[in-house]
Amino acid sequence: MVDDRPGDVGGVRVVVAPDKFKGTLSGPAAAAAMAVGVRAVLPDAVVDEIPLADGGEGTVEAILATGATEHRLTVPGPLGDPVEAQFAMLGTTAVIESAQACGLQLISPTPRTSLRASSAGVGALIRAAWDAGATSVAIGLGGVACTDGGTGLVAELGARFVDADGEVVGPGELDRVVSVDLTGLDPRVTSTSFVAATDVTNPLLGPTGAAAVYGPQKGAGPDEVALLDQGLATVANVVESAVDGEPLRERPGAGAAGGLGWGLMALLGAEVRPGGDLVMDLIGLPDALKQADLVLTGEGKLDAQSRYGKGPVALAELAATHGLPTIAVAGMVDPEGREGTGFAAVWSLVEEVGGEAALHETAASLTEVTAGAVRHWREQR
Ligand SMILES: O=C(O)[C@H](O)CO
Repeated sequence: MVDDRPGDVGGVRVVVAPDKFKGTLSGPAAAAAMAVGVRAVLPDAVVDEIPLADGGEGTVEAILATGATEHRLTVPGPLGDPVEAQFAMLGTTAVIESAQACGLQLISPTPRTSLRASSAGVGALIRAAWDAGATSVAIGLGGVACTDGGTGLVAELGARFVDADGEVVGPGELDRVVSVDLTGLDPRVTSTSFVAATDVTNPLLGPTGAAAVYGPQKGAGPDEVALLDQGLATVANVVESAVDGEPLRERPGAGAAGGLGWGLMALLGAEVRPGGDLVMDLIGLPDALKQADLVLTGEGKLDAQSRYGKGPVALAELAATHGLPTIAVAGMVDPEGREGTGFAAVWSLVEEVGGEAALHETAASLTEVTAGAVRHWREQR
């Protein structure tokens, strides 16, 4: 929630923009807890609560916190069973989270599920977004159960991936694909601009690709990893020769969300952006920073992973371009989450109040540590 008062009331304007504290606080709840801490020390400050996300879980929630319209529907889950999913409409832009339709959290991963899981539900969300009037669709990638290169999604929109006998081929057997028929593709694809918000920079194939790096967390053993990688390579060869475009398999982010990054680029013409940057634009952070004096952010854990395109680090980089200091308050902080991340100061709940309170009284702890961080900042000014 952005405070409507002008920034000069009480002298200080603070942007409070945390990501979720996974497992304990949503982004909006974390922002509310931090804002209480800020007001305890700076009672006259104007405080803008703008929860962050990085394109993964919590992205739709962060967009909804800006006043976007929520849409809920049932879509095919990763293994075809129905799952409830939501998307947000911000004007004519729809924001979708792939993990809501085909997330790893929706199943118990096994070698079999690693082969069978499909991104079809993301296609169903795109269709619903069109029906709601979307002309641009932003898709948050990451945390999915499938490694199907987006074939399930595109098939849901009318494409057909077929084998030598003309039979339709699904996930787990993509190495049999010999051609792709795009004649049935929903015509709204061509009038829509797609953006894929990626959580990682991996290419599609090979030892640093979607199957090798993220297959094991989805239940794949070495045999499944090899089969999935082979399937993705086959589809990439077929599609890239059929659509006669530039090979996209090496592009950073092609391997995000089981190759959904590649599928969105190659088949739907999507632009790929780091998730943190895209979400910051959508929630209006660049404008909010123009009037701010201080930025506060946070998330459950700051570590080496926080560096790529992730909310708080991306925010600190953006704030620095406005000459603003960013203070991070995280549940836990690894040394890599401190060094070279661009924060003016980093505070850890576990270090300040202990592990028990950090885990079981996260909101109160976050308020207390935020107040301490702001007091320290005020004394240093
Ligand atoms: O979903 C996945 O495959 C990983 O989060 C990488 O994007």
